Amino acid sequence: MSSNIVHAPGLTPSALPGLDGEDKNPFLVALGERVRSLRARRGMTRKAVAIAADVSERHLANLEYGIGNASILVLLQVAGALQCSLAELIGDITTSTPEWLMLRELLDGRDEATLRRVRVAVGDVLGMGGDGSRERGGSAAQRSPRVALIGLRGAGKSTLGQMLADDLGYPFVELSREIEKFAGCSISEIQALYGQNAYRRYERRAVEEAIQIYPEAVIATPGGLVSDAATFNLLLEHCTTVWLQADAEDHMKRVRAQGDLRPMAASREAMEDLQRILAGRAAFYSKAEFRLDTSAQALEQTFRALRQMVRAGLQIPG
Ligand SMILES: Nc1ncnc2c1ncn2[C@@H]1O[C@H](COP(=O)(O)OP(=O)(O)OP(=O)(O)O)[C@@H](O)[C@H]1O
Ligand SMILES: O=C(O)C1=C[C@@H](O)[C@@H](O)[C@H](O)C1
Ligand SMILES: [Mg+2]
Repeated sequence: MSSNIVHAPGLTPSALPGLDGEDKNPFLVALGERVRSLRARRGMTRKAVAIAADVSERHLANLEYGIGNASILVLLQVAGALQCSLAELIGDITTSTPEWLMLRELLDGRDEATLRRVRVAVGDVLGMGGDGSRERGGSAAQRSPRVALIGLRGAGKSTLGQMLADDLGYPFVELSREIEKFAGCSISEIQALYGQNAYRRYERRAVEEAIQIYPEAVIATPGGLVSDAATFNLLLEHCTTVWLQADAEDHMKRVRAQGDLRPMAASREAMEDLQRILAGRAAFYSKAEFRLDTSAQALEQTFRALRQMVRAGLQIPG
């Protein structure tokens, strides 16, 4: 702690109960350290911060020494007093070093189009540009003949993907099957036995391998892939992506027809959950270069529309 931090009388660490105890929660201790170091960076006394945050000095001292469990609203007030974001107080990775912080500052408040340009430029700097055809202007000649279908469960990725692969004479890659091969068990077993983080690692590896092995392919991706920004980024950079959209009702109907209710467990709120998932993911799915509404027409017509869209996009006659 910097020497310009003044402890109020009676509020020094030694005067507080339980300060030397080993039973303090490590997260609360780290949070307290961050508060102290932010306060030091601002050169503010504890009293000044307490006044600005409208909390008692004792409350602030407890927070700084990892005692008690301050409410989120108190943390918000303290963040306001320290002129930092709540994320910085909580210890978000993007606030952990000056470079991260400066990057955040530069990007703060930018519109989506600007952020996309920055993301692409960062990918280039880091050597992750890949084909990046879409991002570099998206001319048909530059697009990758590795076509990835994305969308929520029941969108038609497997059905239309296989049809498209047969039509183009490309290999069809069902990423979920590749993941199961790596893991030696089913997707649900991976998730139940090893957890979501392990599943995401397998998913990432499956995308990396598919990109490495197949210069041309139609890839059906797992619906939840967009939840992992790094994996989704990889896909966007190295594939021509198509978002297969459908109405929530169709997603539900199709998935149910296949006898599988994940992630829409049979409950009263199932449709609401599905709509929330769809709404939450739409902003990510919409990063795909092409999109096709599979609810608008029957399967055969939808396939013809997809075929035409992809052939035109890749400049393949037929
Ligand atoms: N217009 C349409 N477009 C696509 N699929 C349709 C259409 N109409 C009906 N279907 C049916 O909807 C189902 C789509 O299921 P499919 O397994 O292909 O979806 P998916 O996106 O691969 O789902 P998951 O994420 O669960 O793997 C198929 O049974 C297909 O026949
Ligand atoms: O939509 C989802 O959340 C998921 C779909 C599956 O393909 C898998 O990605 C996983 O089971 C999660
Ligand atoms: Mg499928």
